[in-house]
Amino acid sequence: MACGDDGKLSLDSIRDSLIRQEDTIIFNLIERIKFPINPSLYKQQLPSSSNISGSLFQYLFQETESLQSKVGRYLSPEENPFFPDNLSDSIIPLTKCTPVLHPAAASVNVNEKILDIYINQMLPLFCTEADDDANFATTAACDIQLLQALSRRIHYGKFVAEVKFRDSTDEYKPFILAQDKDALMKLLTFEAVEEMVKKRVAKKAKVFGQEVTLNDSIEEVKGKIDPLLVSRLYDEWVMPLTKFVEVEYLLRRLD
Ligand SMILES: C=C(O[C@@H]1C=C(C(=O)O)C=C[C@H]1O)C(=O)O
Repeated sequence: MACGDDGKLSLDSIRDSLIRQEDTIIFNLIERIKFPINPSLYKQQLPSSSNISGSLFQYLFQETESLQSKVGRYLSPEENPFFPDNLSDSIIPLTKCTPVLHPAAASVNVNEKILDIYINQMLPLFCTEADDDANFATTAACDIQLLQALSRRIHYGKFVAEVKFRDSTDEYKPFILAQDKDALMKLLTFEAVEEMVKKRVAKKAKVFGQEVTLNDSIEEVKGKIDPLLVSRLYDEWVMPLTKFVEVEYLLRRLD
């Protein structure tokens, strides 16, 4: 949802973007699972002489975000930082255009939850527990790409919620005024759409993860990624967190 896209705001166009983002997430997953979990990356304390606290992963991620913030990454309402206290000012000037989202959108950030689920639940599910392979920088680069893609998808819930609110303001307003989270959750949920998402991501995982050879007679071999796990990723984490973001945004929509 780029600056100035306000006129194109529709549930269909937002859903098209979510569909395209599935490709990014699945390709990034395929890249990450080339490596084992590499637990030392997330635990390793750096030597005290380095003056850096936290894990190697945290250091790499914070420095990446800090550099990207200098070139304007977090001026975009689609982007939400994992380490908001560590950003540098942008050297790119802010473009003046009418914001699509309500200003309270800036206070909705679930990246802490995403990072916790990613390290403690997703990596053990998708990656092998083989010994560390010491490819720490490359592994972390894959993690960062994947986490940023997951975060963008989940925080897209703000745009989904905005368009649903604009389309059915009379239905949403009383529940927002009553701060009724359960009623909002029920109203914004489309189970049939969720079923399609789960089936589609499993199919994409099968297609994107297949081995491409020039020999047509070769039997089908095991793909690079388990389609059922990708469907589970969406069912257990991606869609529930997207809806959590939608509810949190709507609760603030009339502030
Ligand atoms: C994102 C939407 O809101 C909800 C969340 C969905 C998702 O995360 O894919 C799908 C359907 C809805 O239950 C939507 O309506 O498209």
